[in-house]
Amino acid sequence: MPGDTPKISIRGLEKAFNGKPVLRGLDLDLAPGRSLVVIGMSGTGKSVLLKCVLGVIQPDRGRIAIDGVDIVRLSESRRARMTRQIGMLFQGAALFDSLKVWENVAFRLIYGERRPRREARQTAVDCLAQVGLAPEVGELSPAELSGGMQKRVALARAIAAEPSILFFDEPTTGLDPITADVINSLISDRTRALGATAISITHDLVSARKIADEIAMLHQGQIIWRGPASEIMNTGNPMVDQFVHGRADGPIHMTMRRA
Ligand SMILES: Nc1ncnc2c1ncn2[C@@H]1O[C@H](COP(=O)(O)OP(=O)(O)OP(=O)(O)O)[C@@H](O)[C@H]1O
Repeated sequence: MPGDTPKISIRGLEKAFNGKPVLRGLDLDLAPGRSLVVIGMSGTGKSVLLKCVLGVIQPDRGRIAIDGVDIVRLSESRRARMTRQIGMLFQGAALFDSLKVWENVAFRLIYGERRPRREARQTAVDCLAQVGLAPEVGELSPAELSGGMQKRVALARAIAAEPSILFFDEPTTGLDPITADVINSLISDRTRALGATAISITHDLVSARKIADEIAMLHQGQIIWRGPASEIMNTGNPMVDQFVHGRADGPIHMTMRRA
């Protein structure tokens, strides 16, 4: 049945850099409209995973299907057409200071979809409103905004093209807990309003439990646990347990590289 096709289906994904394996045969399915948070130690490959799905990193091996279509083996132009349905909120907001706020929000509409500026500007203003920002904010430079407002703008940019998939890379890093909670609520609301399928990366477990239906833990290049967000503090998995309780001692050992 078509309804059973996962929105995103990953099989045997492998990626190494300079001979060092990062993803080692990773499998992951995500049903349409579900929200998954990926947790894991720094440097385990969470961002690499998202970049492989976005098509900006070419995996060494494996299959990444969106709506049942394997994008790894598509031509660049066909892959770009498939990945256009992904909206992304980058780590650190990543706004262009040389552009006004509304131009940042409308960037993909103007330069990717070649929509007329006037129309794109109206969409940007609508998206700013959806994240609680007044039209006047659109005329400012991103440098004039607080960190929380920059994250709102980054969210407005991510949803501007009405994507069916949303990626959030550390959406609340650097924010105070109250502002983080506001951003998390906006992320949940906007994702639901679009009916989008979402994958988020966060080290913030409060955020993870707020925005996720499910949480998956990435360790040594594979998903070692996955389950309902409500169970994350009591999984019974010693590695997840060590991670979520922040214990130095346990089955996960830190490897230090000498300078
Ligand atoms: N373009 C690249 N070239 C070489 N190595 C890379 C590249 N991108 C990522 N890596 C390496 O891959 C590993 C995983 O990186 P990644 O950014 O995915 O980690 P992460 O789990 O997102 O970490 P963090 O939680 O700290 O953001 C790291 O060792 C990183 O140095």
